[in-house]
Amino acid sequence: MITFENVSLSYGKKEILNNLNFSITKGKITSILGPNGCGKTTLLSSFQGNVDIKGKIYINGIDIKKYKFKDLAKIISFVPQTYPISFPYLVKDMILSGRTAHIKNIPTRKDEDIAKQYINMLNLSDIENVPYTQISGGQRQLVFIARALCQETDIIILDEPTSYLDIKNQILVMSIIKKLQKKLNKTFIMTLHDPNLALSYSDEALMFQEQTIIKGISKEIINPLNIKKSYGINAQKIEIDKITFLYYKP
Ligand SMILES: Nc1ncnc2c1ncn2[C@@H]1O[C@H](COP(=O)(O)OP(=O)(O)OP(=O)(O)O)[C@@H](O)[C@H]1O
Repeated sequence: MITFENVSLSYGKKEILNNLNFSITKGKITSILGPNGCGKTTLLSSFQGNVDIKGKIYINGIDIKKYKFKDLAKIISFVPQTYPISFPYLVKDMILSGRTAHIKNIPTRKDEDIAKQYINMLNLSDIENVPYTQISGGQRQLVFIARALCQETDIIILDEPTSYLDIKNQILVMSIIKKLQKKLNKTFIMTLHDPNLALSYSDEALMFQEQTIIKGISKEIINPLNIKKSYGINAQKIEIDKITFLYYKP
C-alpha cells in the first residue's frame, strides 16, 4: 500500500537519506527504530511535504505528489513529535479539528460524536473543556493522538507517540493502536525509541543501521545483533511468561 522506490530525502541541498526502497504492509503496525539523528522524523516528513523528495513514493498505487492536500488528509493522519502551542483552543475543539477534511461547513452531530468517542477512549473527558495550552506535555500528546484518530484515516503515522507518556498511558495508547488495527484493519507507522515497545506491539519494523535500513518481522529483526548494529549497544534476549524482551547491558 505504501512503496518507496529509489527515494532520496533532503532539506534544500542537504541530503539526509538516499536510495530508500521498501514497502509498508497494509493493515500492519510498522515501527521505525534507530538512533537519534538517523533520519526517522525525516522519513515520516515525506508524508507531510516538509522535505524534498526525489524518487517515487506510492500510496495505494498513486504517486504522493499527485494527491491534493485534502484528499491525502482523508487517507493519512499524522501525530507530530512536537506540538506548536498557539491559540488556547479547548481540548475538545482541538480533537474535533481532526475532522476538518470531512467537514463541509460546520461540524455535524456525527463529527462531534466521533470526537467524543476518542476523548473517552483516551481518558480525556476530565480535561475536555480546558484550553490545550494549559495541560501537561503527556496530556497534550494524548490530545494529538485523539485528534489524529478522529480523522478516521486508513493510515496513521505517529512520530514518537509515547515520548511524553507514563507507562500506564504508553500501554493505553499502544493497546488502542493494536485494537484499531485488528478491528478496522488500519495501518500504523510509528517511530519508537523503545525497541521493547516495538517488539511487543509492532508486526513489522524498519531499523536504521549505518548506511542502510533493514526491514522485517519485528520479532525476527529486533534482536541483539541488530540492536548492536543500530545503536552500538549490547543487548540480551530474555523470555518471561512466553514474552520476549531485550535487556540492555551497560
Ligand atoms: N529542517 C531541517 N533542516 C536541515 N536539516 C535537518 C532538518 N531537520 C532535521 N535535519 C537533520 O536531519 C538529520 C536527521 O534528523 P531527524 O530529525 O530525521 O532524525 P531522527 O532520527 O528523527 O532523530 P531523533 O531520534 O533525535 O528524533 C539530522 O542530522 C538533523 O540535523
